[in-house]
Amino acid sequence: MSRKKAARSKGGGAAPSAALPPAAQGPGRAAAAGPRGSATAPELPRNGGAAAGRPSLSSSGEFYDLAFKVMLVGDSGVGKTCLLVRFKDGAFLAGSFISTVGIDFRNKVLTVDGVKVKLQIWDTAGQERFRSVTHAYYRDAHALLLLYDVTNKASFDNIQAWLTEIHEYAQQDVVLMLLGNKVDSAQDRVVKREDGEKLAKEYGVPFMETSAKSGLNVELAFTAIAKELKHRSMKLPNEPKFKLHDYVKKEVRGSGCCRS
Ligand SMILES: Nc1nc2c(ncn2[C@@H]2O[C@H](COP(=O)(O)OP(=O)(O)OP(=O)(O)O)[C@@H](O)[C@H]2O)c(=O)[nH]1
Ligand SMILES: [Mg+2]
Repeated sequence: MSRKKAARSKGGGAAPSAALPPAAQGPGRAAAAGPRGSATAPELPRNGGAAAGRPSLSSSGEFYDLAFKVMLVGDSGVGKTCLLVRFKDGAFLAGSFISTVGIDFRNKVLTVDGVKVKLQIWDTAGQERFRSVTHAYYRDAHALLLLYDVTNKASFDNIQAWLTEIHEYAQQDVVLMLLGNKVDSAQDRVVKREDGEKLAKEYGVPFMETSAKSGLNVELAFTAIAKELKHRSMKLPNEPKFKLHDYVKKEVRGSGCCRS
C-alpha cells in the first residue's frame, strides 16, 4: 500500500483541514452494500439532530434525543467489524475472517448523562479496492475510530497514511480516536502500547488499546465518542467543558488494561 505521510496541523494534531460540504450524497452510497443490513442509512444533521427537545424514534423502535454518525476505519483485518459486533451484540466473531465488502452500518442507542444518543456506526472495508466507496462517506461522519492491529506492524505503519486520508476527506471538526486492537493476543504483539501512545500524542488524538475478543475498552471507546459529541451539540450553561483526552486517560487508567 503506497500512501503519503500524513500532513500535520499547526498545533501538532491531526485535525483534518478540508472543509467539505455536509450531508452530501456520495456516489458510493448507492453502490455500497454489506452483509449486515442495507448501506443506505438516513442522513444525519451535522449538529447531531437535537430536535428542540423532542425525541425521535429509531428504526429499532428506540427513542433518542441526538444522533451521530461514527465511522470505523483502518487496514483490512484490524478488527473493525468485530469491534462493532462486540459493541452492538456483545459477541465475538471467531473463526474465518470475512472481509467487509464496501460499507455497512449498525445503530446503537446509548444513554449519556441522561441523554439518549443514537450512534449510527459505519463499518468500512479496509481493502484498498473499496477506498473510493469509503471516501464518499467521510464527509458526513461526526466521529472516526481509526484502528490498527497490535499484532500487525504494517497496520500501525499505515496509520499516518490513514490520517492523510482523513485530513483530505473528513470534516475539519471530526472527532477522532486511535485504537490499537487485539491486545488479547499478547504473544503475537509487535506494536508496543508506548508506540501507540507516542503516535497518538504526536497527532493530538486520544488513544486506547482494545480487544474485540475480550471486550476490553470497546464500550469505553464508543461511550467516549458519544460523550464528546453530546457535549459539543448540547452546551448547557454552567456545565464544565468536556475534555475527551482527559476522560479517556482517566477511564483507561481505571480499567486497569494497559499497565503491565
Ligand atoms: N485475537 C483477536 N482477534 C481479533 C480481534 N478482532 C478481530 N479479530 C480477528 O481478526 C480478523 C479480522 O477481523 P475483522 O473484524 O473482520 O477485520 P476488519 O477490520 O473488519 O477487516 P475488513 O472488513 O477487511 O476491513 C478476524 O479473524 C477476527 O476474528 C481481537 O480483538 N482479538
Ligand atoms: Mg470488516
